[in-house]
Amino acid sequence: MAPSFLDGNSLFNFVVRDGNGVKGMVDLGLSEVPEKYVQPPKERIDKLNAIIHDNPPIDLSKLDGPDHDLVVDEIARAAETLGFFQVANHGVPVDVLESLKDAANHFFGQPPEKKAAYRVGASPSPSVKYGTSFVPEKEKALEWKDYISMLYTTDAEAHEYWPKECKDVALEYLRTSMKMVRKLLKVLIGKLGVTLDDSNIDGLIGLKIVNMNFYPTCPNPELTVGVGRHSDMGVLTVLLQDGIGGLYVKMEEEIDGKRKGDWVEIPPVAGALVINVGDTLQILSNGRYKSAEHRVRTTSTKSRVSIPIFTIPKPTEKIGPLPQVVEGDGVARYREFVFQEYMNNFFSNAHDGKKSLDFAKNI
Ligand SMILES: O=C(O)CCC(=O)C(=O)O
Ligand SMILES: [Fe+2]
Repeated sequence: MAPSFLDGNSLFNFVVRDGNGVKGMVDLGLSEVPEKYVQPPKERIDKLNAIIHDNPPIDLSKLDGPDHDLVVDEIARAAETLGFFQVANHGVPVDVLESLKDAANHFFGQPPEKKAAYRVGASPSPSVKYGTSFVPEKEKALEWKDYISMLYTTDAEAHEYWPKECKDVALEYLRTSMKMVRKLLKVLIGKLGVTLDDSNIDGLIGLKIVNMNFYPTCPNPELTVGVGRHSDMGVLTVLLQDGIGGLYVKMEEEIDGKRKGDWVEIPPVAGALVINVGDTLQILSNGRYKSAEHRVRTTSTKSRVSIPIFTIPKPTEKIGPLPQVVEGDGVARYREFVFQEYMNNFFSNAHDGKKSLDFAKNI
């Protein structure tokens, strides 16, 4: 049983307000999850029914060779169907991937007060935020996850304020990943018949956030979620996961014998990165690329880390379906808005599948 002070409000205060996180709670020695973490039956994840999405990673080095067009088609098809794919030869050195996982484990392995120093209100910079779950104040059931979020402004700011346990490797990950993101974006936008110059692309991915997620071991994985059903808000997400597994994506349509609505697992592949389409790219492409709904399970045997980079438009950017695509489609499926409004809406609601996109729908 949870120690008795971990009931109701005192649990919330201990885990959320005081910054002990799920990790701090687990370290007290729990034999079962507190009520606040028990998901309603329809949100629980049936591990035994998982279908594995075992497509091999797309080899990005082939973009520079004779198979260029084939690889472009492969990337576009993945973005149009599942909205998730894995990439190899992506330009992020393998030792950076290993050091990132070590850095995340190191950061979260620290005593709670070291991490709590980055809580909102305590953090030395508004760009660095340590927390737990997604929007705990709004959630009926909390997510079994702690995180540190680092918003990139400049190298100097990152060197000054990002936690020393992770800043050098997180910056190297960001620098090398962004080259790949630009390439992928050129490919995907190009496939829509649109050419964007570098300054247009800069506006679309003007905000970059590196997160480190930590999912502690959980005594009742069948009752909880690491992250609930959601889509990502930005353009493209780059994700490094460790070897534990547990990332699931919902099929938006039937492909390769998998039914619409099935949840497929994106298995860990050593050295590969996961790429997924976010809401903004779905909107820009007028619905052609899919911002897939995804979620993460917990496990009772080992903690898990994942390290996403979210590439997001500048808050002042006007976002809407690209005019050339609308012209071809004959209909605009989304309206135009200033991205800050989308962000405000996204962060003021608990995860609820693809509901975040409703904000942009043309009615
Ligand atoms: O942990 C993962 O594999 C995915 C995390 C995720 O979906 C997110 O941080 O948005
Ligand atoms: Fe996500």
